[in-house]
Amino acid sequence: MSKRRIEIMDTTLRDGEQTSGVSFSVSEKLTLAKLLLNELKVDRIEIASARVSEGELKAVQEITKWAAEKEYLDRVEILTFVDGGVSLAWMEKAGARVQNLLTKGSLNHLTHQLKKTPEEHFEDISKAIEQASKKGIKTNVYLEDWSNGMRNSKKYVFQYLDFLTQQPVERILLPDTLGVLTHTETFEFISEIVERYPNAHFDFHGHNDYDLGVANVMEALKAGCHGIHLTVNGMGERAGNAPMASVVAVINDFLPNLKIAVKESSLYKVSKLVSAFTGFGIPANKPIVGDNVFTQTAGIHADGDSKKNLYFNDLLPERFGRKRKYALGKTSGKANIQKNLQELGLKLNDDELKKVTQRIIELGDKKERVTKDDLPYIISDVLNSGDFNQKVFVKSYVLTHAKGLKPSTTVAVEIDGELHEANSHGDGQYDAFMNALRIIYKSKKRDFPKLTDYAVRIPPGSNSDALCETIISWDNNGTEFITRGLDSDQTVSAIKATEKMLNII
Ligand SMILES: CC(=O)SCCNC(=O)CCNC(=O)[C@H](O)C(C)(C)COP(=O)(O)OP(=O)(O)OC[C@H]1O[C@@H](n2cnc3c(N)ncnc32)[C@H](O)[C@@H]1OP(=O)(O)O
Repeated sequence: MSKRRIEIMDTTLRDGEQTSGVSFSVSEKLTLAKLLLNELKVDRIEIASARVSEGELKAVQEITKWAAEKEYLDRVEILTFVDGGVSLAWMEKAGARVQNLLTKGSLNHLTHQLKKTPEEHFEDISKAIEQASKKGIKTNVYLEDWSNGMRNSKKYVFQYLDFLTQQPVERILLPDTLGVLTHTETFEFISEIVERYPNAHFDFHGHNDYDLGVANVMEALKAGCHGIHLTVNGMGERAGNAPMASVVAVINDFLPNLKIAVKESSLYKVSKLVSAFTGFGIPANKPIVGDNVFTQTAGIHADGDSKKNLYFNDLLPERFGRKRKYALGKTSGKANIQKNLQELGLKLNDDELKKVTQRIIELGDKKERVTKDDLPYIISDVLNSGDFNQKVFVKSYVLTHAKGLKPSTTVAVEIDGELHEANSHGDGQYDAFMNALRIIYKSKKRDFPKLTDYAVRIPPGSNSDALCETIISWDNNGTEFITRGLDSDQTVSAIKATEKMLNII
């Protein structure tokens, strides 16, 4: 059976820009327009509302200039108003050739906003279409508030559609302007319309106020609509529009009789760029494009993936130019660690793996986020912790820092099985800790090395804020050496480095 081709119209640059606080610059609009048509391969883009601003006019001029060279002008659309030709004059100046005329799809909006009768409105629309066509501009028509119109003034909607389907319009655009439809209603309303006007082209435009944007688009397609309007990352006014990435995956995986031109592998890239341009972060759990959606966190899941990809579904990350990850944290088992080690080309024996797993679980318990890039540092720290042959243990300490008082500490250290305790002050907490240690070592008439350098850093390559590394240089009667400590807490990492030093001297 041949598949039905669905048109995808991206309205990130028009409806998406109606996200509160979002405004694209001219060059951002041009970059995205090129990416959407050339790389993501959507069929059409709606790039602006007419009349908006000088900046918007400039952006549209840049896009239409480029689109004309590529012969894409019929794929670039402008939302226009029924305003006696003002929008059309703006469009002409902008070099655009397709208008999406905003008309009233509910009697409520028509009566209370435009304050016109249906007959007057149809007359104005007919003129707007005729004027456009004289200028070589093609017309699609939005029935604003159509979904409420179907609920509350169905007679008007069909009176209007009877008129509109006789007009020279390319497409009729059915918006759920306020995102109020349920999926069942969407199916019923679109089915009724498509059956009644089999020769017209209908687009569905879904909003996400009840988080039903994707479900409603799916039902509109099942009911036979010919095109859908989407935005990257679901940008748009209020709760936004139906999101591009999710809808594309739903069509490809659940609607086998339909086909679209959009390239799945470009979805992530476009999503990231839109997020960067708008400063509108992508929630980590947003399907397809969120940071976490291809990350297995539970040890059991990582184990199942190693056995027969038991925890995979059809949403394979590679489809979208992404990779599966295995999180490191308190719910990790050794399987998660193994997966990360494989990626880093590292191998550990069973005992080492157990120690590293334990350390990661401890960090997770402290609510720290550990990444793959932290692993080499954790491994080096755990495996070189000197717990074999360890003679000196920092058993406990209290560090205080209070405004107006010198930092102070009490330290208990076990040296060769004997416990020693000391109190001291210092310029900082670590300085106080070191002074207390010096007191203990002096009382035992033991040498205590000179600290010659002290550096703290986030381990290079580590993208998380889970770990901090302290590197301390020591001079023990002319013998110089370095020790390192790793912990999520800066002072604790310095104390760990110091404990290593105490076991070396
Ligand atoms: C589906 C959607 O999301 S619709 C979104 C459409 N896009 C936008 O509104 C963004 C761009 N809009 C704008 O820049 C401005 O609103 C403009 C330039 C269009 C108009 O600006 P203003 O003249 O200042 O009017 P304002 O913003 O208050 O809009 C209200 C006017 O639009 C009229 N209006 C509402 N719908 C339409 C329509 N489909 N066609 C023509 N006029 C309309 C209202 O009746 C009202 O007119 P009135 O002042 O004579 O009562």
